[in-house]
Parts: sequence; structure tokens; C-alpha cells
Amino acid sequence: MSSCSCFSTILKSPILIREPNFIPRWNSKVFTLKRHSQNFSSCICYTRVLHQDQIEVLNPDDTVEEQNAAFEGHEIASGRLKEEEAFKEETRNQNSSEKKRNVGEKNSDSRFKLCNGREVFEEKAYIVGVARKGDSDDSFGIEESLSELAQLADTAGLLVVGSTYQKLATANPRTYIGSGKVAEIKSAIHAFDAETVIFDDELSPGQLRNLEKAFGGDVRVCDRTALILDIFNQRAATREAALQAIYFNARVQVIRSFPYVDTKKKEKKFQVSLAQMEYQLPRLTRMWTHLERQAGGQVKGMGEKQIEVDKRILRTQIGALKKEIESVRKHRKQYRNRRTAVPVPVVSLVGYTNAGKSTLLNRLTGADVLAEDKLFATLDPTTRRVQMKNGKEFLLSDTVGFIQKLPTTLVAAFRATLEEISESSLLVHVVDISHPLAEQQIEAVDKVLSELDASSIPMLMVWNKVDKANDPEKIIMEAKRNDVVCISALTGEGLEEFCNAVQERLKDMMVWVEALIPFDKGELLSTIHRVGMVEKTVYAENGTLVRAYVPLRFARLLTPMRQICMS
Ligand SMILES: Nc1nc2c(ncn2[C@@H]2O[C@H](COP(=O)(O)OP(=O)(O)OP(=O)(O)O)[C@@H](O)[C@H]2O)c(=O)[nH]1
Ligand SMILES: [Mg+2]
Repeated sequence: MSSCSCFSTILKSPILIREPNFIPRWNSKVFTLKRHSQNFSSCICYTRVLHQDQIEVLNPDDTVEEQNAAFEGHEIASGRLKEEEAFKEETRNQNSSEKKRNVGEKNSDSRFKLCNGREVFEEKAYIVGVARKGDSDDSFGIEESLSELAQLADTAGLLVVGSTYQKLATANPRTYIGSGKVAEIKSAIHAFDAETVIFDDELSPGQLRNLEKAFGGDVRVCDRTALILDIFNQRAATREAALQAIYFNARVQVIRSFPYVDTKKKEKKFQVSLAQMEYQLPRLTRMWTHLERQAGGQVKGMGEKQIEVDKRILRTQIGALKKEIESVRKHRKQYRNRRTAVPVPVVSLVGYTNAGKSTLLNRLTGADVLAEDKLFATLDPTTRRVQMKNGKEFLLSDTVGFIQKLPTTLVAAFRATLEEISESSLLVHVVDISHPLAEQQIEAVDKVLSELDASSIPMLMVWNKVDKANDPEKIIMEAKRNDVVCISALTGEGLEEFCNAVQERLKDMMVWVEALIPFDKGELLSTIHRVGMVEKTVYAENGTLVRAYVPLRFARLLTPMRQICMS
């Protein structure tokens, strides 16, 4: 896939545009060419029919052809734009576009940066939010939400050049924000030379189209959902590539001992593509003309409208993807069943993105999971064995971080990934306690967990990053009162206490057994020692009598040897 801009995946699905043999060589010329011929194809087509000053918003169902190509002064809520003013602005815009192109060509080399393992063009983005009047105090504030959006944009490889928000009682059904704000943003975009406008909330397809038209031809509009999908796609693609490299190098122990990891990655990739397609389906515009070629001449010849052809192709691909996901799931279930035969309890790390889950996993297991100060650093769950000092062990799974305003399309993608969670004996909720919005983040995580039907699984709360907190002593005292473990995954502080707490919680979930283990089943006895808590063993004539707490799953395996009471 070509990726001359990190937003290529938003405008065009990488699944739909396959360029398997195209490996871009980065230089400004290639970029400029591709940028105009591909990513901006839709925008160019808008510019032809709509002048940049045209603020008039369109009905969500309007198409570009229905608009009048001639320029007229338009009335907007914040005032009347006189024709000559509009003309001046038009000239200014043209000059600025030309300047932008020149500067872009000159500086484009310096604006390429490495992002998620790929070199991408650092687009300038302007971010926009809406503060709902009457939102309760405990929810994320608009400024915090926008700063999180800026972090997401940075993770996606964009350069945030400015932001704004509007207080609204209800969203404008046509443009989400009011028309005065639209005009204000349009000026800001030109002042900052921004190429993309990102909204903090999910926009309807009609709102996206209307805003794009209102801002002028060469500005792209997207929302939080598209941004998150883009990050997922960039990262999932990278992981897939990394996995293939591992495969080709072969003989990698990790893959052999955790063969199911492969199918999870595969499923994740499928799920992300699916979410992306489901997001795009209602937002299809005429930009999808390239699909004509894929559809073949006959289909068009049958009189179907292009947009219908596009939608049909997308639906077919969605159907095929769903089938693939189903088969990957079945495949993985077989592996899971195999793993169930090894009764080591599974503990899953859950929490808000950037809370420090991967750092904790790395610290406890020596794993080499990517941990960085970026949102959604982890997309592919990793499971590792934690060996405690007392010889006990459990499996620790790192999972995808959650975020507030999680798009509904993505909850489904999370659900598949988080199958792992539903099979866990214990969830460890990792919180970045140094974060000013720690409490709101906890709430957001609880909300997603309940959406995933995982709130019934026992949970241990862990406050991470105490080293970074303003008043660590106070936090540690507070944690003790609330039965919470305080740690620093970075410095290692509190990790022994953490393992003991996990052990204690796991014990609460174990069942008491008394069993006679025949001498020829020695491996069962060592497993009891490894995963359970042995209180007493007595060597008898026909085997070893053992009294222990063991995980429920394992207790079932011992059923034929149980019910023998020791005196
Ligand atoms: N000061 C401090 N920084 C930490 C601690 N734990 C993690 N970090 C930093 O926090 C950032 C995020 O850590 P990750 O482990 O990637 O967080 P995560 O929860 O896995 O994030 P996602 O994968 O995005 O969900 C990294 O820069 C870590 O170095 C800690 O205890 N103290
Ligand atoms: Mg992580």
C-alpha cells in the first residue's frame, strides 16, 4: 500500500486500493504527484464546483453535481460576506494555496517523519471540539478531550497547529458546529495552512461532506473515529509485517510456545479492516471511482450508479472479512482449548491507553513489548508467563488500551481482541495515577468493560506511575485504604506486593481439593505445586495424598482422584 500521507487510510481504505508491488521512494515529487492524483482526488473535484468561500451547507443527501458552480456571496450566521470581500478572500486563498504548494514542495522533505515504522508526511492538522452544555463535571472536560485528540493526532503522525471548540446545547445536524464557527475555522485553516481538520466527536457522513465543502476544496475533514482507525491500521500493518519477518526468520521460540498469537494478530488485522469499512460505507462519496476498475465494465453497463457499485463492493468485502474472522476465531478456539489443558491462571492487564500496562508486563516477564509515550502503543495482545519468587506462576496478558468516546465500530474490534479477557481468572486494572484525569479514565475503562460484558470478572486495581505523582505518600496511604496496590512499573517499586496481591486474589478463586494422585501421574502433582497452593502432602501406598487450593479448571481434571479424605 502506498502511504504518502498517514491519512491515506482514512480517505481510501488500504483494503480497497491494493498496490502490492508499489514501494514508495520518498521524495517531494513523488509525494506531490501522488497527493494530487490520489488522496486529493475528491477534494479537487469539489474545488471545481464550489468556490472556497462558499459557506452554504448542504443537505446530507446533496451531491456535488446538484450545487451551483457559479460563485455567489453567501450569508453566514456571523455576518454577511460582501462580494468584494469574498473576492479578496478568494484571491488570498488562491495565493495561499499556491504558496502552500510551493512551500510544500520546498519543505516537504523536512516534513516527512518516521511514524509507526513508516515514513509519512507530517500533515498539519487543526482540531475542533464541542463542549456540550449541561455535561456533568465528572466527565472529561473539553480541553482535556482536545489535548487527548492532539495526542492521537501526534500518534497518527500529524502536526497539530491549532485548536478550537464551541459550547453547544445540541449539535448542528448539518455541520455539527454552528455556521459562524465554520467560518472562523475556515479562516484559521488558511492562517495556519492546515491540511486537515479533525473533530473530536464522530461526525455523520452528511456532516463530513458539508464541512469539507464549507472549508474549501483542499482541506480534509475527519473525526476521532477515523483517526483511531487510522492509528489502528498503521500499527496493525506494522505488527503484521513484524510477524511475517519473525516467521521468515523462523525458529522463534515465542511463536512456538504461543502459536495462538498468530491468529490473534490476524484477527486483529481483519477486525480493524472491518471496522474501517463499516465506518466508510455510509460515508462513501464519489472519491471511490477507482473501484470502477475493480468492478469491471459489465456492472456499470447494467446501469448501476457508481456509488451503488462502490457500496456493493464494500459490502461484499465486509461479508468476506466477516467470514475470515469467523474462521480465524474457530482456529484460535482450538488453541485455547489446548491451553486450557495447562491450568495456569490467566491474568489480564486492562486500562486506559498509556497507563503503563506494557511496561508492567515487560518489567515482570522480561518481554519486549513496545511501550512508549503514545496512545494505542499496543494493539496485539501478548501473553507471558510470570514466575514468582515462591515458584508459583501465572500467565499475564497485555491488552489494547481503552479510550473515552470509543467509537462503536471499534467496540466490536475490541470485543474480539478481548475474548482473552473474558477467559481470564483475574483482571488487573492499571491506572496512571499521576494523570490529572485518572478518575475519569477509570470510569471510561469501567464503561468499556461493561460494554464488553467483562465487569463480572474479579478485578485488582493497581495505581501505576506513583514515582511521577505529585504526592506519592498521600497516594500510597489512599491506596491502602481502598485495597489498591501502588506500583511504579518503571522503577519496579511495589512489584513484589503486586505479585502477592495477584496470588491472593487467585487463591480466592481456587477451590479446595483433597486428592490421591497415583505415582504414575507425577506430572499432575508437580502441576498442583505450580499452579495451586499446597497445604499438605502425604505419601501413601498407592499414591500421594494432597490437600491444596487449585484453579477450578484444574480441579475438574482431578475429579476422578478426589473425595478421598485424609485423616
Ligand atoms: N514515570 C513513569 N512512567 C511510566 C510508568 N509506567 C509506564 N510509564 C511510561 O508511560 C508510557 C506508556 O507506557 P506503556 O506501557 O506503553 O502504556 P500502555 O498502557 O501499554 O499503553 P497502550 O499500549 O497505548 O494502551 C511510556 O512512556 C512508559 O515509559 C511508571 O511507573 N512511571
Ligand atoms: Mg501497551
